[in-house]
Amino acid sequence: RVEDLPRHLRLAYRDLVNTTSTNGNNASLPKIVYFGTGGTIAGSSGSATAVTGYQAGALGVQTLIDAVPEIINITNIIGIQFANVASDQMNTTLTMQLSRNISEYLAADDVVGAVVSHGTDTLEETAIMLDLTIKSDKPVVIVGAMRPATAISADGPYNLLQAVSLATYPGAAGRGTMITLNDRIGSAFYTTKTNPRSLDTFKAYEQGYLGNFVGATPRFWYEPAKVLNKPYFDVTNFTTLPHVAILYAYEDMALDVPLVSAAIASGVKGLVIAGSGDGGTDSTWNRQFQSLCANASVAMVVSTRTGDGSDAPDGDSSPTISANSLNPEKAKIMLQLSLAKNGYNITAIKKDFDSDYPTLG
Ligand SMILES: NC(=O)C[C@H](N)C(=O)O
Repeated sequence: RVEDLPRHLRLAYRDLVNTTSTNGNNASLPKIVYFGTGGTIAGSSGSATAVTGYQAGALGVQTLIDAVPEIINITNIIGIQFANVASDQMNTTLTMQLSRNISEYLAADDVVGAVVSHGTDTLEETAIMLDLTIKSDKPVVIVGAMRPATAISADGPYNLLQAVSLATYPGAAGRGTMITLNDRIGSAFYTTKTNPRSLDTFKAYEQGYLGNFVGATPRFWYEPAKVLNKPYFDVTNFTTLPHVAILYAYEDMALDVPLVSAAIASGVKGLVIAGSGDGGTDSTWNRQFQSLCANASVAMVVSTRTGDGSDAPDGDSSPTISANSLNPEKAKIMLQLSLAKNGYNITAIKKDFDSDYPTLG
């Protein structure tokens, strides 16, 4: 019964009444939960041509739903305002809470899927957090936009309709968390923002898309498929994760060993290198990096700054951990979750990172 639910769920059911009040028939439609977090999809500007300098996260979920009346023709939607911020304000404490809230809803028999709208800048980080921490075959879809809601040809309304349609689509089950923008459906594990301006920005060059849309109807290329050996992390009891920072490789970085010391002094438990090529760094820097980290029991993950592909595999005896196909920002989330689960246990952390390249069996 609604009255027996925790307070935030009761409030959400109250929102459902508001949200559905313009359509009397939708109780018979598939029920989904929709969490708004802000971003450009909820952005507003005084100018219809402005695509910079607008306020991200200005409009609430009810406004976004009302802007697309077709949504309530295809779903019985529960809209919840989780946050209303530009995505640079999201953090792993919030995204773990979001993951727990989504899991609670997906546990209900009558909820068929979940949608999250999010700023695109850090969307892929929230997406991989949800992908690694939600244990459900029901679809979880994360969506954003590149033009604010007030712009001519704003992309948000159609993107949101497609996301909602995807979350209700039976063929979307068993595919993990998905990112959708600009008519495309991608895996949250691999898809990344590739361009700060274009609408066609979310890509996984190597792994490709899972499918696309014809209008609002999803079309998948393959049978349901998940990332090979993807680990699951239970975040029921975590409010914060171990601090992990990212260091970027470049020529002349031998001068910047003090940055490693400063990171360690600030309390990091892990460092991810955005290495050149397949994880390269200056050899002088690398020697000092490895000894400083080993002395402080700081886990070292090596990724690539190239934007695609996988870096060199680690051997069992290597002190560094290969990020395999994860880019630095996704590797950071994986490392934080793995450190929270395993502590400073390099073999166990390697196993989590080896999901799509299982060298340890
Ligand atoms: N397109 C966007 O959503 C960018 C925005 N700055 C954000 O990430 O919140």
